[in-house]
Amino acid sequence: MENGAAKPVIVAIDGPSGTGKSSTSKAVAAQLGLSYLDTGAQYRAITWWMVTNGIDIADPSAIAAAAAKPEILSGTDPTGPTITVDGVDVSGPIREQDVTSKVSAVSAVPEVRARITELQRAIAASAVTGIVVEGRDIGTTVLPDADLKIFLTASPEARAARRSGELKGADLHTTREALIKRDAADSSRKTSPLAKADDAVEVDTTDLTLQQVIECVVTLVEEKRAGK
Ligand SMILES: Nc1ncnc2c1ncn2[C@@H]1O[C@H](COP(=O)(O)OP(=O)(O)OP(=O)(O)O)[C@@H](O)[C@H]1O
Ligand SMILES: Nc1ccn([C@H]2C[C@H](O)[C@@H](COP(=O)(O)O)O2)c(=O)n1
Repeated sequence: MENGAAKPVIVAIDGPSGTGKSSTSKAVAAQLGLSYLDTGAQYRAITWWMVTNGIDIADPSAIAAAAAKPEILSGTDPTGPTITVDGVDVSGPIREQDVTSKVSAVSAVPEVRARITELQRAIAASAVTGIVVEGRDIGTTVLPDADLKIFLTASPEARAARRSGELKGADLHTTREALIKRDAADSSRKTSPLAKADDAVEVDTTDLTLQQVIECVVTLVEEKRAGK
């Protein structure tokens, strides 16, 4: 850049549920002074709006017809990310089971993906120092020219144990089955399914602590910035 400022760095982090995308992305962004975008929260927010407004989740054409209606705003400070729908803070309700069980169906609708993808690209383009964007299709579809693409994985057992811990001891088997079911739905949809980009670096987090994953990703970003 002309004034010597570093070029904004775009980092895409994808992977199945519970692999550590959000925790890792927030910490990496905070450490490196980058913005942070949780794209799952955006799909959850539009799902919350559909449920709240009585849209039939079993009817993709009804979802498609309403996809442009809610105004979804994401705050990208990694130390305090926010999400609102039509001015309402939905950061709590979008984590509830009712939304979690319906988000795969809503996010499979092409009109929903087109709308949310447009929002995501606009947010990434306006990030002054750069951004860490996490989701399922960031490296493959939303930001195919990202400077660095990471694909996080972990065994279903490790992911279920992490989630059960979060849900204050929820049954491990039920949690594991629910994760596997959501991953299958997200991976098998026609439009931009959960997938690893060909040029993504895969990091298996099964036997790594969160701190080790964060350090690994920070190192990869720094190497990329240094042109290695
Ligand atoms: N490497 C790790 N070791 C142990 N626990 C971890 C690790 N990474 C993340 N966790 C914990 O696992 C839980 C899920 O992590 P996180 O929400 O970051 O995953 P995610 O991939 O973003 O999930 P989702 O896609 O469902 O939102 C959190 O409680 C987090 O603290
Ligand atoms: N880029 C993305 C991000 C998320 N989704 C969908 C599929 C997930 O099951 C759901 C919730 O995501 P989470 O909060 O668990 O990360 O949102 C997607 O389709 N594309």
